[in-house]
Amino acid sequence: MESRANHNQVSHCPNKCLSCVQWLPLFKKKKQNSIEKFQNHDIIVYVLGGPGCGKGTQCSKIVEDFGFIHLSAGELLETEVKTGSETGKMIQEFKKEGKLVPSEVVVKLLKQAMQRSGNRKFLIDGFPRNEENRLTAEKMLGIQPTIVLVFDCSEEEMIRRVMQRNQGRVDDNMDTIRKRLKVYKESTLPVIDYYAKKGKARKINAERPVEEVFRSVEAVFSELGLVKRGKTIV
Ligand SMILES: Nc1ncnc2c1ncn2[C@@H]1O[C@H](COP(=O)(O)OP(=O)(O)O)[C@@H](O)[C@H]1O
Ligand SMILES: Nc1ccn([C@@H]2O[C@H](COP(=O)(O)OP(=O)(O)O)[C@@H](O)[C@H]2O)c(=O)n1
Repeated sequence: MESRANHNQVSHCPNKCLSCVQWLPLFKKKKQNSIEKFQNHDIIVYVLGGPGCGKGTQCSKIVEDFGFIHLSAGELLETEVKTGSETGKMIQEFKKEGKLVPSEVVVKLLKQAMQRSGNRKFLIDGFPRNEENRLTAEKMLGIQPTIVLVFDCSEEEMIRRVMQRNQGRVDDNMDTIRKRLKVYKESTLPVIDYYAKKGKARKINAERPVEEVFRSVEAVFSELGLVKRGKTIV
């Protein structure tokens, strides 16, 4: 007799055995609440830019106005740190050094969050930050971004903003910011170039006040055929 575990992998057991009949409602419930596969019509917006350029600030406004789910790679990693798990301890060491965490760890956390959300419009902030991130997402999630928002800001202004943010982050100090800026230039700019060549990158001047930056963001979303909530969502 086949094991319950095997039958539990399929939605309809041809043998209609007792174990499957018992497990089927659970299986169906799981399917309703989670996304098994990402599809071509899912809208995936990657959000890139140096540390403190205002990615999180703009993402909150996008969520409010356009109904996306916001998944910040940095925040997902921080949540794992707070669990105190072995993986969390390892992540904390990378963050302190301003280094990028191995891609499989980040992509696994992203995948779980995407599946749990049940949403089909994803704003993925702070990802992919290097070529390894990008390739691992393609391999493990099978996703390609619809568009990539790139917030462009001078180093001076980013440093000023990070130092003012002052929320007790282990990486918001002068020494680590310099390392994060170096990682951004060496590892993330090539990813942005890759998407620019594919015609997917939309560069936005993030040096301006929040509302002005957001007007440029809105212009990109209207290009995608999306209009603000409260009006008609196309
Ligand atoms: N356009 C802006 N002008 C001035 N300050 C900003 C602007 N956008 C964000 N900030 C501030 O800069 C800091 C970093 O912004 P945040 O959204 O956390 O950046 P990131 O997610 O890119 O690290 C925050 O304190 C935020 O309030
Ligand atoms: N794709 C990612 C995103 C963040 N991170 C880690 O998380 C840190 C903080 O990222 P973040 O996106 O919250 O913050 P900013 O550097 O953009 O302000 C990075 O410096 C990396 O150590 C990573 O390793 N891989």
